[in-house]
Amino acid sequence: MAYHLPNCSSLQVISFPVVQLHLNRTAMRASQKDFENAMNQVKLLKKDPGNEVKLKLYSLYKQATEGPCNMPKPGVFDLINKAKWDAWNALGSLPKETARQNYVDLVSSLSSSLESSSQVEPGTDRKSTGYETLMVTSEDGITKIMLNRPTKKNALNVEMYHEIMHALKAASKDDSAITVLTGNGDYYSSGNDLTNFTDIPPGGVEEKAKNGAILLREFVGCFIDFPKPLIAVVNGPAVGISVTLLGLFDAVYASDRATFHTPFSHLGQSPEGCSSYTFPKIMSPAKATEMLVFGKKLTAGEACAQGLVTEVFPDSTFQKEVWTRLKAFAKLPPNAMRISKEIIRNREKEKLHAVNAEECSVLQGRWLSDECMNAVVNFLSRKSKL
Ligand SMILES: CCCCCCCCCC/C=C/CC(=O)SCCNC(=O)CCNC(=O)[C@H](O)C(C)(C)COP(=O)(O)OP(=O)(O)OC[C@H]1O[C@@H](n2cnc3c(N)ncnc32)[C@H](O)[C@@H]1OP(=O)(O)O
Repeated sequence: MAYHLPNCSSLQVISFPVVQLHLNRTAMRASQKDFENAMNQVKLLKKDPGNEVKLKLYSLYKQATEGPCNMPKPGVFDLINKAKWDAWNALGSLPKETARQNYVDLVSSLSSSLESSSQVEPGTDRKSTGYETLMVTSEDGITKIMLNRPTKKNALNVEMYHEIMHALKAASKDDSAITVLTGNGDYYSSGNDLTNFTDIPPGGVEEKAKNGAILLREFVGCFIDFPKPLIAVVNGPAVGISVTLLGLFDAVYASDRATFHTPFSHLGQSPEGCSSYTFPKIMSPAKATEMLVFGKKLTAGEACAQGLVTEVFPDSTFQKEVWTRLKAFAKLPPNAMRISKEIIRNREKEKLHAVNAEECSVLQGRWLSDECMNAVVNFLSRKSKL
């Protein structure tokens, strides 16, 4: 079954401007030729438009060529075919001609959205463009990496993992003195995007888990090796990997609205981000067990009392107070800060890399377990939330 799109087997969700569909449009009727042209245009798109749009295109194509959904409903574990079936079935008895017109309209709006989103705004030379899931700026000696999928609570999809690695590597070489990670919107991050589990390659779930472990190891490795002061500005709730990584930051400032939650057992998973090593050291083995094994959610005050958070600020003044402080830090001599970080962190580096490798290997096995699969299916079918 084809989506008529490049990389169409991917169900990886990426952020993308909402495309307006005019389902009731009657004024114009697309010809068969327009439809074929639109199909060709889709193949030429340079950027992946994201799963929601791909599913829409798929469903309109099927409706336009075959009429109402005529396939048996796939099983609940067949996530990709189920999503495709749902999208097609949702079109009900939409006439073939309307579906054809909507397909043509969608492709046309898609082409113009992609063209305009790739244009560089004038005067944004200090803003790194080209990121889909991040906003990266460099100002006052500070490189700010902002997670930018607010409608998904800044969940980390595969693209975001890659973009964060890219942004960290760039920040390690730029002329800023310190680097900050923060979130856009009401969440800092809801952790790993659970739809990452749905994009199964031809090699099956084993290959998926193996690739996931390789990605995770490289990702966490970038935090272990980051050479400049790395500060987390935790603007709201943090979940999963966005919490565990905090043990690798040099300072963590949190709004009093933030919470810290690592529900690994609930998800049939195990700790990552070196937290199996850093958390017991930071907060004692028993407190780390409450978080990492029993999934106890901490308030910002509790996380501060346990040493995971450096300081908590009232949400109303959080941004102002934190950025004033960071700007002052960024004026300090950068080489001195770099060398001091090195002497604080370097003797642990080898150990951290070994812990990272072990955690990824254990997680690789966990991702294949029934406990994990069931938890992911429950979330994706909206049977459970944290
Ligand atoms: C084998 C595969 C390997 C793949 C590669 C992996 C590589 C590294 C893995 C590292 C492992 C890390 C472990 C973790 O991080 S565990 C933590 C995982 N996170 C969660 O379990 C959180 C799930 N989300 C929720 O429970 C809730 O969304 C929330 C965060 C409590 C917020 O609830 P609220 O009611 O306020 O908001 P919504 O639920 O309506 O959320 C708004 C929309 O955002 C979507 N969303 C939010 N979080 C996630 C997420 N983590 N994954 C996917 N989608 C998420 C939510 O579905 C809503 O979308 P919608 O508007 O389209 O419905």
